[in-house]
Formats: sequence, C-alpha cells, structure tokens
Amino acid sequence: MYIGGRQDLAALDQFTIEQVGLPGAVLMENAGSAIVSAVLSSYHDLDARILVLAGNGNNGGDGFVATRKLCDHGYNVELCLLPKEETLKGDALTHFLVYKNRGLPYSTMATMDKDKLQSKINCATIIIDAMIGSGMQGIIKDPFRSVIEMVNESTAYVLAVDIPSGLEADTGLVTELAIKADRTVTFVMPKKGFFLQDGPMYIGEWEIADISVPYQLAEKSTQSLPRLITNGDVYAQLPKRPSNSHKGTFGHGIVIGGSSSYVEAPIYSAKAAFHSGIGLVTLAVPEENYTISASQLPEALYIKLSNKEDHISPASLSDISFSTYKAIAIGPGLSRFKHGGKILEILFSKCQDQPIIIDADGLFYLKDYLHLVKEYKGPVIITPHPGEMAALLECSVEEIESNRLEVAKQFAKEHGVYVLLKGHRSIVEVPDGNTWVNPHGHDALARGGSGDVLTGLILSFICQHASPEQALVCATFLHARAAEVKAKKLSHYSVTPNAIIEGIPEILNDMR
Ligand SMILES: NC(=O)C1=CN([C@@H]2O[C@H](COP(=O)(O)OP(=O)(O)OC[C@H]3O[C@@H](n4cnc5c(N)ncnc54)[C@H](OP(=O)(O)O)[C@@H]3O)[C@@H](O)[C@H]2O)[C@@H](O)CC1
Ligand SMILES: Nc1ncnc2c1ncn2[C@@H]1O[C@H](COP(=O)(O)OP(=O)(O)O)[C@@H](O)[C@H]1O
Ligand SMILES: [K+]
Repeated sequence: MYIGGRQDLAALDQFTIEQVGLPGAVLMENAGSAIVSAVLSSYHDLDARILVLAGNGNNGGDGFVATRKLCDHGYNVELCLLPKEETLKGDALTHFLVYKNRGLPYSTMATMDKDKLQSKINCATIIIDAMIGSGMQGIIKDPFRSVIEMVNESTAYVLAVDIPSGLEADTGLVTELAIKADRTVTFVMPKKGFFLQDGPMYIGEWEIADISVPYQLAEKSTQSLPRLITNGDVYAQLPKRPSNSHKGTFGHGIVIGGSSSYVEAPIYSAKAAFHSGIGLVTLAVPEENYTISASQLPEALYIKLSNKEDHISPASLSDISFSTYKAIAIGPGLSRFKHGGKILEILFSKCQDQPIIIDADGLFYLKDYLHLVKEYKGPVIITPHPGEMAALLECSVEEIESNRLEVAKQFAKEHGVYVLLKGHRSIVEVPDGNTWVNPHGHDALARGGSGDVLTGLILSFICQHASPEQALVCATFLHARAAEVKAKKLSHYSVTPNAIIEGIPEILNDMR
C-alpha cells in the first residue's frame, strides 16, 4: 500500500478526471458516500445530532454530499458552511447547488454569531470535519481557527473527511492547530503526513475509502512513493521454515556488544534473535559480563572478549572467526570510549560480505568510518534513532524529524546503506530502492532496551535467509505490533524488553 502527499493525490485525481474520464463531481459524490457508509456502519441512532462543518474547497464539497445523503437516510444532520457562499467554485459549487436545489437546510458563519456556533458544536454527538483537506497549507486562518478550537474542546465524536483539518498531508506538521479526529476516512491512499511528525496524534483510527480513482493505475504511476508496511507484506516476506530443516538452515548470527555499564543490551538482542527463529546465536561480550549473560541466555554460544577498563578491548575482535557467521550485529551496550572506532575498523577488515547491522554506540563511531561502509562488499544496515541520525549528519534532531523521509533516503543513497530510521513511526530505506513506513508503534517502546530487541530481530531474519529489506520490514512491524499487543495486556507503563520478546510469538502466530 502506497502513501502519498498533496501533489501525488492531486495528480491521481487529475489523471482519473482527464484520462479515465470520471468527472470530479462523481469522485466527490463517491467521497461523500464513503463518509456516509462510515457513519452508517457505526451509528444507528437517528436522533444523534450530526454537525457537518464545511469549507469552500473540495473537502467541503465532500461534506455537502455527505450531509445530503445523511438527510436521506433520516439522520438528524446539520450543515454549516464556514466561508462565504460566494467563494465556492468548481465541483464543490456543483454539489452545493445540488444540495440547495434539494431544498435542504444549512447555516453559514455569516448568518450566525460565534455563540450560536459554539452551542451547535456543544450539542453535537458527531462532528464531521469537512473544512480543509489535502489542500491545507501554512498556518490555519480564520474562520477555521476558532472553529477548530471549539471542536477540539467539545466531547463530540469527530470524523475527519480525508484528513483532519489543519494537518499537512505531506509533512504531518501541525502549525499551532488542527482537528483531533477520532476517526479519519481517507480517500485513495493514506497521506504521508499520517505517519510523520504530529500526524499520528491527530488522525485517530483511519481507513481508506475507494472513490473510483483506479488504484492499480496509481500503483503503476507511483513506484517511487513510500509504502506502508502491512500485515500482508510481513506475512509474504517472513522467512519460510521448511519442516525438514536443521539448525544450520536458520543460520548462525553473532551479537557484539556490552560493557560494564550496559550488560543487558546485547543479551536482549540475542534473546530476540533466539525467540524469532535464528538457528544459532553467539554473544561476544566483555569477559566480565560472561557469567550474568550466560545465566540469562544459556542457549547462546559465547565469546569472551578481553576487557580494557570498563569496555571491550577493540583488539580482541581480531580473534573472532567472522566467516562462521551469516550476519553480524554490533553496537548494543558497547559504550563510548577513546579509540572505540577501532572496533569498526577491525570488523570491516575481517568480514567478507556478510550483512553487518550497526546499532547504538556502533553508530556513534560510524561517523568517522563511513568510507568503510562504502567500500564493503556486503550489505550494511544502520538502525539510528533520531538523535543518532542527527549525530551522524551533524545536525539537530529537529532537522531530522521535520524531514524524516528525505533524510533517510538521502543517507541511504549517499552511503549505500540500509537505513532504519527509528521513531514513533519508523522508516525503512533501501539504498536506491523502496521506502517503507511502519504504521505501528507504541509509547510502550519508549524504554531502554527496545532498540536492542529490534536489532536482534533483524539479525534473526537475515540469518533465516531474508534479504536485508525483508528482514527490516518484518522486524520493524513485528517489534511494534508486539509492543501494541503487550501494552493492551500489561498497560502502557509496564512493557519491558523481555515482554516485547514474549509478544513476538503472539504476533507470528496470528500472521495470515
Ligand atoms: N480533487 C478532486 O477531484 C477530489 C478531491 N476530493 C477532496 O478534495 C480535497 C482537496 O481539495 P482541494 O484541493 O480543493 O483543497 P481543500 O482540502 O478543500 O482545501 C482548500 C481550502 O482550504 C483552505 N485553506 C488551505 N489552507 C488553509 C489555511 N492554512 N487556513 C485556512 N484555510 C486554508 C483554502 O482556502 P483559501 O486558500 O482558498 O482561502 C480552500 O478553501 C481532498 O482532501 C478531498 O477531501 C474528493 O472530493 C475527491 C475528488
Ligand atoms: N513513543 C514511541 N512510539 C513508537 N515507537 C517507539 C516509541 N519510543 C520508542 N520507540 C521504538 O523503540 C525503539 C527504541 O530504540 P532505541 O532508541 O535505539 O532504544 P535502546 O537503544 O535504548 O534500545 C525504536 O524501535 C523506536 O522506534
Ligand atoms: K478535513
């Protein structure tokens, strides 16, 4: 499933209208009907008061259609047009005239004072937000500004038409104010902004409605658009497990990390790998961490790396026989120390072409060793959170967050790496290839150790013969879904990294 921005959606609408020959007014009729279907499917109480707040663009036009049809279904619905009637044009005007020709009632801001509108909003059970759609730009201006404030303070259930008014379709930015929707019925495809910046906090539950823009054609003409990771994508891309397999079939991976301050981090990675199907996992940790590590994960194999002060001695990596491993994960709990980058130097010189996953403090050292990544024959995967990405690029976290898709794409292209840019909605970027956006994620993951679990899952799927892209897509989705499911059972507050690991089988078992 693709996600698009303002221009992508406008181009598809235009294509449908001009090339396919379906008039814009028909698309608008379909859009309004989709809103009606959403109401019909959930609200059967005809006495519930529905207030439709409409703007003067095409989003408002969808609102006129929806109000007309809800009236026909016998609902207690009221239309309020916010801008002046004279400003209507195009398809929105067409449908406004249809509405008026039917003799249906409406009010406008011009015919009512602010208190009256406030009381209509307060009395509504359902508010349909058809004020501004994907055409939203800049800072919210009046008359919408004060209306949005009133709606957000009301107790009504808010259903947004296409996108909550005030949310930017391309960037997910809310400048000052936007409708906080309980549900968004979006047309053709989800908007990029649903999964960027403020977007996830404003859209509520969302669903896609088919308005006869031919999506198959959309797919052909939009190959460069980001894709949303769906359950179906993950099911298709999960490594298969032949029943006549043995432990060698599912690969041997190694996790290198840990220090005296960060004992658990590499253990979480190895545990996650072990609980998601890897054949064998070796933990290479400082020798002083061995006893506690082995007591927590006796199933792993161990390499005791010599300590230097409170961290791994980089030279000790020279003794690892890297050819034994199908993939390498490095970084969890490594800590930051002088000349720590030597670890990457040794790693890249000793590995042939196996996939290397660099996480956590491994990324801290990477900035000075990016040339090694480019020269390396095999795939390199980096898993930065926004702070780590900012450090790699020597910019601010705000610059990363306001530009997540572009930053990930540019970095992947420039350095030839797979980038998993973590966040509330994580992004997977394949060098010179696809972009995937994860629609799942939970604040239960905002806890030390969550990222280590994710690294272990990526390692695990690569060892089970997934391509780096497949492994990243599956791991990112399962990690977030496991947290969502566990948070439902354990509360938002109590999901530990071990609980996420325990949640993985629940999600895997439900995969269809
Ligand atoms: N294309 C099609 O065929 C179909 C499109 N469809 C629907 O159309 C929607 C896109 O329609 P669109 O392009 O007309 O823009 P739309 O979202 O109504 O916004 C424009 C209005 O918003 C206003 N406005 C903007 N920024 C503002 C601000 N900061 N503060 C205040 N006001 C602001 C702007 O005001 P103006 O700048 O003119 O003063 C103008 O009035 C799309 O989301 C979907 O719902 C469906 O019917 C299917 C067929
Ligand atoms: N509020 C949140 N919503 C969704 N995902 C989150 C949230 N907070 C953290 N995460 C996820 O949890 C993981 C945290 O990784 P990271 O910051 O590297 O943690 P650590 O290194 O401590 O394990 C990432 O996958 C990130 O996407
Ligand atoms: K809207």
